[in-house]
Amino acid sequence: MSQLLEVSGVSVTFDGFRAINNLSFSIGAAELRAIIGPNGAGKTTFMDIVTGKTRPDEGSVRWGDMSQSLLKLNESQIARAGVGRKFQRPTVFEDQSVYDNLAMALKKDRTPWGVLFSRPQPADDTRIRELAEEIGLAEQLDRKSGELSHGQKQWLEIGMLLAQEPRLLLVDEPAAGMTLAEREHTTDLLKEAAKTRAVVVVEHDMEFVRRLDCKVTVLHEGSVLAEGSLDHVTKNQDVIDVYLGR
Ligand SMILES: Nc1ncnc2c1ncn2[C@@H]1O[C@H](COP(=O)(O)OP(=O)(O)OP(=O)(O)O)[C@@H](O)[C@H]1O
Repeated sequence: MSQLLEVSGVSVTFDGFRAINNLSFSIGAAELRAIIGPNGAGKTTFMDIVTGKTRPDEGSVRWGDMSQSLLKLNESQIARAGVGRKFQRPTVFEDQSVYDNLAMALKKDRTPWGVLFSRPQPADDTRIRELAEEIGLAEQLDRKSGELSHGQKQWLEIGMLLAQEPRLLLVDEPAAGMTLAEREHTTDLLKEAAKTRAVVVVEHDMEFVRRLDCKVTVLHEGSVLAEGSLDHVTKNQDVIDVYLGR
């Protein structure tokens, strides 16, 4: 399969309400994609399906070179297969330093004991510093994460996900609550990450989406309404009607 993820004909019904309706979506192995759509369009439910949190009633979700079905895997198996998800609110360990947060995320021994008590190896130290450089926190490694700005915490969490080397990173509204400078840095970071993996960004902020400069998928009522460049989709009459509430 040429695509990393292929979602085909997926539908989900909650109490008789079709939240996802015959949705098809695919993304390549090194691609940045923005997903936009009005409230209730199905963006969160889509990510829940890919990560195994919600099971679709019908359709398929295929993954990787072997076209493996993700529907047969549970949430932790999907995470181990290489799907990372960043929720809107940062969830870093506030009492730990930036360095220690990245070190914990890197741990190969993921038992609680191993995560808490094993010391970083020299190779880990190099990787931690590379990651800190990549997320723009190289100067902040010794700081307590709780002291970081909102934007810096978001970058740290992205760094913690990158530490696990996901092949697909799902990011929910990264720009929310960020200053303009933070948003610009976040754009650069996501673009860089997408050079070596697939990155899907769900975002409401159109200026942010414009800066991502990538293919956009517009969801509406659980289906893909339009797909293409931001200019292409914002000229689409169906998209205009949906956004203007007609
Ligand atoms: N567990 C659930 N039970 C019932 N309805 C649900 C459930 N989860 C989602 N829905 C409904 O499915 C629809 C799609 O919701 P979803 O949260 O995926 O939309 P969204 O595009 O992420 O919206 P937003 O931009 O507001 O976050 C909504 O109408 C929502 O109310």
